[in-house]
Amino acid sequence: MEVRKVDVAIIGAGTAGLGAYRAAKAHTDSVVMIEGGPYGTTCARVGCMPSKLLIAAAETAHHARDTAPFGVNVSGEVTVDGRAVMDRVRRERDRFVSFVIESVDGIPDTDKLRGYARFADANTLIVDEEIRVEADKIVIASGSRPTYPAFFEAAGDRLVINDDVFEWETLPESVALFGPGVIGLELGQALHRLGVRLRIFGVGGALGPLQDPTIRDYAEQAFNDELYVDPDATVESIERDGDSVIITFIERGTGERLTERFDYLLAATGRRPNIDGLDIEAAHLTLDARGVPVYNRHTLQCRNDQDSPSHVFIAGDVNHELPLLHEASDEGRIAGDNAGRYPDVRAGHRRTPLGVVFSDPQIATVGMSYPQLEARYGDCECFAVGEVSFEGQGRSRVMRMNKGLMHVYAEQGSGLFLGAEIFGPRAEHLGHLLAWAHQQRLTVSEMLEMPFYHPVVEEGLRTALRDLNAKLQLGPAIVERCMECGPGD
Ligand SMILES: Cc1cc2nc3c(=O)[nH]c(=O)nc-3n(C[C@H](O)[C@H](O)[C@H](O)COP(=O)(O)OP(=O)(O)OC[C@H]3O[C@@H](n4cnc5c(N)ncnc54)[C@H](O)[C@@H]3O)c2cc1C
Ligand SMILES: NC(=O)c1ccc[n+]([C@@H]2O[C@H](COP(=O)([O-])OP(=O)(O)OC[C@H]3O[C@@H](n4cnc5c(N)ncnc54)[C@H](O)[C@@H]3O)[C@@H](O)[C@H]2O)c1
Repeated sequence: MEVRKVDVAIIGAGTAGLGAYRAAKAHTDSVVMIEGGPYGTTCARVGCMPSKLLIAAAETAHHARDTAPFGVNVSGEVTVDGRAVMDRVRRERDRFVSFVIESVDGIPDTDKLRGYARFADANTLIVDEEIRVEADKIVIASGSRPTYPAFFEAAGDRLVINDDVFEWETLPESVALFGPGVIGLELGQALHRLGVRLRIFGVGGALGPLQDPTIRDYAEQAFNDELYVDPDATVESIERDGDSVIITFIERGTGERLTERFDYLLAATGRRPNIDGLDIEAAHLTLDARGVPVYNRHTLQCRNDQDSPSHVFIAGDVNHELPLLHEASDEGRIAGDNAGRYPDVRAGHRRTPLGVVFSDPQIATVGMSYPQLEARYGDCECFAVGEVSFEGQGRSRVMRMNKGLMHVYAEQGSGLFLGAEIFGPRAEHLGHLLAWAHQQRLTVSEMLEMPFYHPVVEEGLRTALRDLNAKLQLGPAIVERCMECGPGD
C-alpha cells in the first residue's frame, strides 16, 4: 500500500474542508485534503443554492397569481413549465458548482487525494484501501447525509431525498413529503407553489426550527392556510403500487382516514453526521452518546479517550451542532488553523447564532432560543418577551405581506437583548439586524436609539422592542399606535 506522510490531513472537501485546507496551508506546506464524493460542496450541489433556485421560481409563480388585489391583471392562466423550471435550477446550480470546482482545480494535485478515508489508528488514515496517510494532525470535515426510517423503503425507488429533487428533469404531479423541518418547509412550499399536489407529514409537532410555542402555533396555522402541513401526523401505512406510493393517514383537522396516491415520497426527516464510515473508534477519541467526537466549540479540538486534548479537530455538519453554511466555513477555518498550529491551539471567533428559513413568510432565529431562555432565566422570571404581529404592520400591509409574528427576548434588570424568533416578511433581513445587535451586546434601550426609516418592515421590530422595553419596566407601555412615528408600527 502506498504511504503518504503529512503534517495535516483533512477528511472532506466541502465548505468546512476547503476552509480548513486554506487555514492549515498558512502554517505548513504539507497538507492533504481527501474527498470521496464529487467536488462541489453540499451547499452548491444539493443544498443552499439549488433549493433557493427552486424557491425563486415558486415565488415568481406565487406573485404572478396574486396580482389582482393590487388592481393589476395578468391575462390568461399562470402556468408552470416544469421542464423549464428544473432546467434553470440545474443550469444555475451547475454554474455555482463550477466556481467551487475551479477553486479546487487551483489546489495543487499533490495536496488532493480522491477516495473515502477511514481511521486505522489515531494518526493513520486508509483511503479506499489503497493509500495509507500518516498525519501528525487530522481535521474531520466529512459533512452529513439525509437519514430516514427504514419503513420509508416500502416506497422503493419512489423514495427520494433532496439530492434527487435537484436532478429532476421536470416537476412531478404529486409528492408526499415527510419531515416539516427546514428542508421540508422550504422544498414543500416551493413544490406546492409550482403546482405539485403535496402533503407534508411530521412527527411530534416540530415545525422548522421554531421553538417559541406561540410563534410555532401561529406558523402552523399560517402554513396550513396555504398547504397541508401536519407536524404531528398519524400515518398508518406506506405502500408501493406500480409507479405510485400509496399513503394511508388520518387527515389533520377532519380526523378522516384517507388513502392517497403520490408520485414520490420525499424524505426530509433530518440529517446524520458522516461519522459511521470513519472507523472512528480507531482514532481513540472521547465520543458522545451519538458516537460523535466530543470537542471544544471554540477550538474545534477533540479529546482523546484519556480525556486530554487531541491532535484531531472536527468542523462543519459532521459535528452535528450548527449545520449551516456560515458555521461550517468558520469552523473549517478555525479547525484548519488549529491543526496547523497544534499544540499551540487558539480559540476562534464564534458568532451570534443566526438561522434563516426561506419559506414564505420567512423564519429567522437569533441568539438564545426560547427553551434555552426558559432553562437559564425561567425560574426567576428573569427574561421578558416583546411581541409584534405583522398583520397590521404598515409596510407589510402595503406589500400584502402582512402575515407573521415576532418575539424578541431580553434580560430583566440589564435590558440586554438575548434573542428573537421571527416568522414574518423579510425575516432574513430582520434576523441579520438583530444578530448584529446581539453580537454587539446591545440593550433594548440602545437598540431603540437607532434610526428607523419610514415606512419599512423594521418599524415592526421597533414596536416589538418598545413592547419589550415596557415589559422590562424600562419604558412606557404601548397604549396606542405610535402616530408621531408614522403609520408603520
Ligand atoms: C437542501 C439543503 C438546503 C440547505 N440550505 C442552506 C441554506 O440556505 N443556508 C445555510 O446556511 N445552510 C444550508 N444548508 C446546510 C449547508 O449546506 C451545510 O451546513 C454545509 O454545506 C455543510 O458543509 P460541510 O463542509 O460540513 O459538509 P459538505 O459540504 O457535505 O462536505 C463534506 C464532504 O466530505 C466528503 N466525505 C464524507 N465522508 C468522507 C470520507 N470518509 N472520506 C473522504 N471524504 C468524505 C463528502 O463527500 C463531502 O464532499 C442546506 C443543506 C441542505 C441539504
Ligand atoms: N435555510 C437554511 O439555512 C437551511 C435549509 C435547509 C437545511 N438547512 C440545514 O440542514 C439541517 C437539516 O435539515 P432537515 O430539514 O433535514 O432537518 P430538521 O431537523 O430541520 O428537520 C427534520 C424534521 O423531520 C421530522 N421527522 C423526523 N422523523 C420523522 C418521521 N419519521 N416522519 C415525519 N417527520 C419526521 C422532525 O420532527 C423534523 O421536523 C437543518 O437543521 C439546517 O441547519 C438549513
